[in-house]
Amino acid sequence: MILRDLIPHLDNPVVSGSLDTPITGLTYDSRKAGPGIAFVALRGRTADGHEYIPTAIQAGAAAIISEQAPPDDAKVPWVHVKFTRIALAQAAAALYGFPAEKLSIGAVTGTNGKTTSAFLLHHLLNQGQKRCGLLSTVVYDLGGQQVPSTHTTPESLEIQHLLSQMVDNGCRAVSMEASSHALDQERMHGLPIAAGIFTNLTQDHLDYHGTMEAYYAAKVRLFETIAHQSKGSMIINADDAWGRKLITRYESTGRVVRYGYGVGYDFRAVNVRFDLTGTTFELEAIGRTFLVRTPLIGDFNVYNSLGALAAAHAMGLNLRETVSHLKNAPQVPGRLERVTEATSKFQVFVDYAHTPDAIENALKTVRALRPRRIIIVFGCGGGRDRTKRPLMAAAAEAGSDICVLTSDNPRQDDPQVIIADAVKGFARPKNHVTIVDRREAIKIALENARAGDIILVAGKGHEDYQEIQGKKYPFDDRRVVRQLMTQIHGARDAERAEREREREAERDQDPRNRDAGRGRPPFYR
Ligand SMILES: CC(=O)N[C@H]1[C@@H](OP(=O)(O)OP(=O)(O)OC[C@H]2O[C@@H](n3ccc(=O)[nH]c3=O)[C@H](O)[C@@H]2O)O[C@H](CO)[C@@H](O)[C@@H]1O[C@H](C)C(=O)N[C@@H](C)C(=O)N[C@H](CCC(=O)O)C(=O)O
Ligand SMILES: Nc1ncnc2c1ncn2[C@@H]1O[C@H](COP(=O)(O)OP(=O)(O)OP(=O)(O)O)[C@@H](O)[C@H]1O
Ligand SMILES: N[C@H](CCC[C@H](N)C(=O)O)C(=O)O
Ligand SMILES: [Mg+2]
Repeated sequence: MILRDLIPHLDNPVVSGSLDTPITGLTYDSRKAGPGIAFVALRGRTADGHEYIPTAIQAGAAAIISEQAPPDDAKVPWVHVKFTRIALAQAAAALYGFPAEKLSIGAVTGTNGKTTSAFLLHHLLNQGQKRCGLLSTVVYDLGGQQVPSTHTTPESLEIQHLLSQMVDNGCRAVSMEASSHALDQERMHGLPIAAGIFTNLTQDHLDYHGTMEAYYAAKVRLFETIAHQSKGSMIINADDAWGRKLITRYESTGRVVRYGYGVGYDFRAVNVRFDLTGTTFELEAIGRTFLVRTPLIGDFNVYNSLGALAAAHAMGLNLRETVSHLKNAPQVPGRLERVTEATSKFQVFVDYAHTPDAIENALKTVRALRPRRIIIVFGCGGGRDRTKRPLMAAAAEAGSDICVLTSDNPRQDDPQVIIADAVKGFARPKNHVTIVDRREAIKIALENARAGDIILVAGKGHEDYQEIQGKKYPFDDRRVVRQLMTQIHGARDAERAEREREREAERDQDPRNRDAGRGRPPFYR
């Protein structure tokens, strides 16, 4: 491709230099600039790409796309535009041959449930004979070929490249998460959206957006895109207060599909029942009732299922068949993933809850399984929204019997400071255990679990690392739980250990032993 081929796709470009310059690629990182590559200068939070233009030129960049006019002595072709993030998306689409035009796109936004809903939609579309790609926090699926995920929603340049690989692999659809960061940074600019799902909005990412209103405004952009298209459905959780606001804003388009539990919604769940093995409910939609069965458990997964079903229907699939495909839905890695056997004396779940609302919901779900006690192991991320920390602790305390507060990804923050922030949210801090080392925290929970208990290890879900001071150490909650279970109980001795704990519990009930545990947190008794 030559520069001339890119120009018509950009908004009001002012070009200087030769239009016949060959362009083989694009980059927004000067460190990746080189011959044939056009460097796009982005204004970031910590740096301004414009300051790296000289470095890019020195590295041999073929052209510059910038929000600044070229200097008089510019040595390379220069494209001056108003917004380089939009120009990057437009140029990348052109470079990769407009792959989005060959795909039907389902996009999920909201604070919680994006990954789960996107996985479900991906599964339903694949089963419904539309080979489907997936862009998610957990993995990118290019149509059978899986690659590691770098972002929930990558930069536009990467999106367009990934979509083009999906097209090459025969995909006709894609299910993707739309993070608020991505929407705010125009990473999805120009993508035609067949169905947009809004799951919910609760506190997160205030470090980035500042206020809930600004956070909401970022989410709205997905639906504004759909409103400006000639078609496309807006699948909105009508039980969520922010969702209702969104519905009011767009109901005049006639393209809103409301989902949830409320009477009269377009996709409504009734008679919900679930146990350790899955959930059953009746779906009322398109004037009919369908019996839905899914291996996913919990109220919030009913919402995720409703959103995915409504989107799949909006994207042209037969609803009856689609409903039947939900019963083979995959386990979403690290989302209420049961690590223990169904027959185990106590259950351990690993979950990605890392917001106050997600913790509350995950705990409600496991509470409904009627455990004897719930022990939650959780921490709060460093370098992110600090105000959510005490709220996470409050939600953990309210929904569990014992909290083991530990580290999540401390990143650059001091783990003790993170824990101190969180502890402020506990009403009864003395009832809980705080321990910086996450492995030790999980160990304490496992050592103290008794028959009938549920342990919820929250926050890191599918993550296979722990980030401390800029370094990622291997750490996978699911592996750690399995290793420790074997270590503590021994695979075959697990049963005997259980019985011993039972006897201990009985001994503790004995009034003669009442004082034995005095002065220690109730957890250790
Ligand atoms: C907060 C945020 O979203 N940051 C994103 C943003 O970075 P930034 O604005 O800080 O960029 P910067 O470091 O200031 O640099 C500005 C520009 O200068 C360039 N540069 C910089 C240095 C240099 O030597 N040469 C050079 O050219 C950079 O490549 C960049 O283009 O723009 C970058 C380029 O597009 C992104 O990679 C980066 O994502 C960072 C890695 C990140 O961690 N983002 C997270 C918070 C994120 O996006 N998360 C959401 C999920 C959230 C959720 O819903 O849970 C996601 O979609 O993954
Ligand atoms: N619909 C929902 N409503 C509320 N909580 C949910 C919902 N779905 C999942 N959760 C909870 O939130 C956690 C994260 O779920 P999921 O990964 O699907 O969300 P996400 O929006 O993709 O999160 P992230 O933005 O961090 O990638 C789950 O582990 C679960 O505890
Ligand atoms: N996408 C989320 C992931 C958080 C996961 C949690 N384990 C943490 O590190 O806080 C974020 O960037 O806020
Ligand atoms: Mg996600």
